[in-house]
Amino acid sequence: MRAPPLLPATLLRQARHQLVESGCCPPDMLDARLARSWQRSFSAGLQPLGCAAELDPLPPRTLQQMQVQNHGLIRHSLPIMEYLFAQVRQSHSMVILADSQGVLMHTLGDLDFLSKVERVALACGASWHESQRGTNAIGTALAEVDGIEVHGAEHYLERNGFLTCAAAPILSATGELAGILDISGDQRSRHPHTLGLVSTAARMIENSLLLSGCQHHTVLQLHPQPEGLGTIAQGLIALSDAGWLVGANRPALQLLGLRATALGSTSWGQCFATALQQVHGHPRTAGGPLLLRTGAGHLLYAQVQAPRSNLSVPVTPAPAVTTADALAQRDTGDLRWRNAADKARRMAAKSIPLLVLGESGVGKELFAKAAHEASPRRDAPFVAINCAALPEHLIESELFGYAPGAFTGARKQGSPGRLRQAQGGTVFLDEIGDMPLSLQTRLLRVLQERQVTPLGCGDPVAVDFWLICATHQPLRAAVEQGRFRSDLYYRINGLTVQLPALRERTDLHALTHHLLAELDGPPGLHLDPTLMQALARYDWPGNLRQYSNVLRTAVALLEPHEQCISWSHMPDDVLQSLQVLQDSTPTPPPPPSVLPAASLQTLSQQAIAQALQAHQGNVSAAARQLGISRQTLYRRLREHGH
Ligand SMILES: Nc1ncnc2c1ncn2[C@@H]1O[C@H](COP(=O)(O)OP(=O)(O)OP(=O)(O)O)[C@@H](O)[C@H]1O
Repeated sequence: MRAPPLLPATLLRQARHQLVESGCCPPDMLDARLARSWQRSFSAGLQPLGCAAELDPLPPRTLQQMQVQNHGLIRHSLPIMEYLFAQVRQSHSMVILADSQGVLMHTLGDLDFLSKVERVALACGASWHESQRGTNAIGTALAEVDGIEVHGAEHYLERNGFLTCAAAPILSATGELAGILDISGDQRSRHPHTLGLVSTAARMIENSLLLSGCQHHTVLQLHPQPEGLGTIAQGLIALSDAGWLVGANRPALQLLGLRATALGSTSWGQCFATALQQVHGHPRTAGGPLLLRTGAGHLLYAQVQAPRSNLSVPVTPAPAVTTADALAQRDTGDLRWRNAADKARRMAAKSIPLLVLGESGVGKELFAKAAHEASPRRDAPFVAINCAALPEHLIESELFGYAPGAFTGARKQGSPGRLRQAQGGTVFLDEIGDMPLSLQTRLLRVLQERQVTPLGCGDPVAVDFWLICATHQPLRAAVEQGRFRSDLYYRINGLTVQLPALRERTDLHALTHHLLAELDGPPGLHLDPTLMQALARYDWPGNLRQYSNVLRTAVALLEPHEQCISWSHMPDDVLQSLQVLQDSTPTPPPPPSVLPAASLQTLSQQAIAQALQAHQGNVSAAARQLGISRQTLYRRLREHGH
């Protein structure tokens, strides 16, 4: 990223000084994207010369979860990153893959050229979002959704001036930002072709993602010359059975004069003058390419790849999921849970709608996510929508999307809607029992017709997803009372699975072991046996949400030399209930070295304050982190005098 020719570092520093002094970049001096990025960095309150502490990278467990979530992207990027690294091996550089938030997920390179501090900054789990590190290739490519080079003093923070970086966005088949590919190195080793190299590699990853994610659609390779077919310059489009364009790479969008937002709502006939029947009658085995005429009258050569049936989509294991699938990884031995997982796997293979029932906090959403990750659709998105958390008037546009300018306050470019964002993947509708009746009718129509019609636009769009719904309400009773449509109930309920409440589970010891392993505690972390016995008798009204949170808080309270979670690490409300249980049983009372109530109260206040601060005062998010309901959090705040 720069206004050619490269500006000298002293001039750049003066310009940045002027920005800090006056709040504005000097006019006409900088490349427009660099000026915008500096302005964003300035507005984020970053100090170019400041030495504010670096944010810690994600803890290993969170990083691993994120890598599992992005395993499709990582899997398709790895061979290309290795190829790229072979090209830059001798130039003191690294090849980096970041997720769509700028967090580094995978790096290749030898770190000799970096000091220890710099190594930490470029390690997996570190965020290079502009809001945290100012102008830099990864964060700025993310903000601009465009390929960018940021060299030396163009970085907003002086301490990053030793770097030269080039980054390009990687887009999904439906045009959403999937991640960022970057080459970073010592600024003395800058090469003018690096950005071109990274951009080409990003396109190769996009093509690989599209070809793998759209295997169950007809895929066409397109190019104005037959020799261009099969090269990096070719266009790729994916067509649904009904002839809707459901995926495309950037060259294809350019050839057809389309924007990515048109995907899913544009039919074959709107783009091509040639009849669709000719495509279906022309498989790859027919020999030479097919000649197509676009609606604008241009000729394109095409190679046709027929869809694979849903069942034949190969299930390749995710990098972090080696021997067991994502459901099996969460299986800690409870037979009811295992039975539910077995059924979910079978429904996934045939995309039969699944209804997950269970009390609040039993892990319905995590179960649904694991079922998606264990399904043939796992390379496509998992889109979770909480019907209870959205205001009624927003659910409609959120789910079904809207055309540009459909209503006051709508985004200018319109929105595809969450159902379309899940194309090829899984939609998880949480708290489906809270969906208003009027929207139940619309949802039913979508499920019957497998098409969505965005608000303010008459064209229906074909959609393909596996539907998982969840509720903690007795949905059958809601049907009998007329609050839930019976036809929708039968439509979403291909099969019901009931997840057991925590107090009903027979695998508490193994489950505890699993939860502790996820917490990143000290080596040898374990529970006092008397406490474990008492925990097994407690009825856990908040289920796994409450239990995992109690364990998390307990681990945080351990002194550096401690490995054993004991009575003193329990929160006061749980402790009181445990003691009541203990008193009412004949087993010998434990020797709890209980902290005084006042200090437990203080700890609870501190935990609440920290959670609120971490989420900028967002009560719902803080409650989620603490593992308590919003109402409980409000009650605690009132008790603490807020
Ligand atoms: N297997 C698990 N391992 C670790 N933590 C878990 C597990 N299952 C659930 N949890 C914890 O419980 C919390 C709640 O899980 P989840 O949101 O899936 O429950 P839910 O049943 O969908 O809740 P609700 O009905 O309130 O939406 C998670 O955020 C997580 O902290």
